[in-house]
Amino acid sequence: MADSGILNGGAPAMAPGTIKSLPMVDISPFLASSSSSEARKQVALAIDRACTDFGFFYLTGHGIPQARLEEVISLAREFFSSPAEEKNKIKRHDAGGPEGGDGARGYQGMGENVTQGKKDMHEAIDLYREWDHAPTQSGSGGEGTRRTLEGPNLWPEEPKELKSVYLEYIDQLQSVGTALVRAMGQALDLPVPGESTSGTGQTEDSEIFVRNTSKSFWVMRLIGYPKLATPINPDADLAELSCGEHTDYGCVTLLLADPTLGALQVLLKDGKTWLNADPIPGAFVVNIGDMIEWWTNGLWQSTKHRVIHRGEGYRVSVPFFFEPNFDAVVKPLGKCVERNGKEPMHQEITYGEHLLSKVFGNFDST
Ligand SMILES: N=C(N)NCCCC[C@H](N)C(=O)O
Ligand SMILES: O=C(O)CCC(=O)C(=O)O
Ligand SMILES: [Fe+2]
Repeated sequence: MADSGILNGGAPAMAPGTIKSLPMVDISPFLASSSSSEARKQVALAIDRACTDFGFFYLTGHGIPQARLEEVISLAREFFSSPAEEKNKIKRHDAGGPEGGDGARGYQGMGENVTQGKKDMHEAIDLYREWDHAPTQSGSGGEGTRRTLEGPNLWPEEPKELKSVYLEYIDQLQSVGTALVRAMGQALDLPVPGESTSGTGQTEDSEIFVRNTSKSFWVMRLIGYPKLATPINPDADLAELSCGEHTDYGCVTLLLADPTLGALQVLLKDGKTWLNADPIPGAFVVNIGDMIEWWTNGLWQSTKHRVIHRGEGYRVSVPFFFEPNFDAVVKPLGKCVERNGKEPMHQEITYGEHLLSKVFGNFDST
């Protein structure tokens, strides 16, 4: 049998010692004000290992009640099950521009999103942080910003509670995101295991990610995935994907997904084995984005992943992308360059420039 290289969920038998699941990180010491510095240090160490070895992990201890998480998924599911006519009322468009049709906020139909030049088999609502200033004054990204990311978010009228529940949920996620990037900053300042020099865990620089996400230009996606057609040769035929192979763009993604198994797959550091990142109730699947890779000079790489939904039912997932500020300047951190001993791998860039270059490539122009 050809080895599809996919672990978990009906995969071929694994050799002893093979990785079967992603690591777990309990973030609660960074959310509670009373926690000890030792408890925080242990969390930071776990994050360093998870980000170095996988770029992906499960996050627990975030304090968001299970009932809220279930509500978020079921409201998204209810929206996707409504008639096309209802969904198209909030079709993505440029609310700030003269003619509609090319904005990134709002609903996108099946196959409208493109990854590596191929249509993805999903539909979605994309929400972004709204600008603090009046639309016409937006200058940050030039004309491109105005046309693509300008205007307010487009919220569905039905289900009625969706908007208020999501706004509250986004607030909660921003607090979790902040705690997480604080822990990540501390992780980078810890002494490297086996080395006795440098690193107190408390330098001002450990707040670098917190400062640069103070006005996080977050993205929330509500995604609906129909079950893909069964391919003739499941090992070779990846012609149609739910979401093609990609890395995320910013800092950290907090993914909430329904219980469907085998859909989200993570590329391990061997560059060829795909590991199923199946949902664990109450935990987020977290992964780091491109800007963390740039800041850390590749110490922590943004890991490739993809979605292939051939399981049962209509899958719903709701990733929250906790990103840098739109104008955040990203360049390799001196201490990371020192630690991995490589030349700075990337030029300085702003997150907004990186985001726009990605978003422009996400929609099929045909
Ligand atoms: N905001 C983020 N990170 N969105 C991730 C979307 C990934 C798929 C997209 N078509 C792509 O090719 O990137
Ligand atoms: O639906 C998922 O499990 C992941 C989606 C994803 O990777 C993305 O939207 O960036
Ligand atoms: Fe992703």
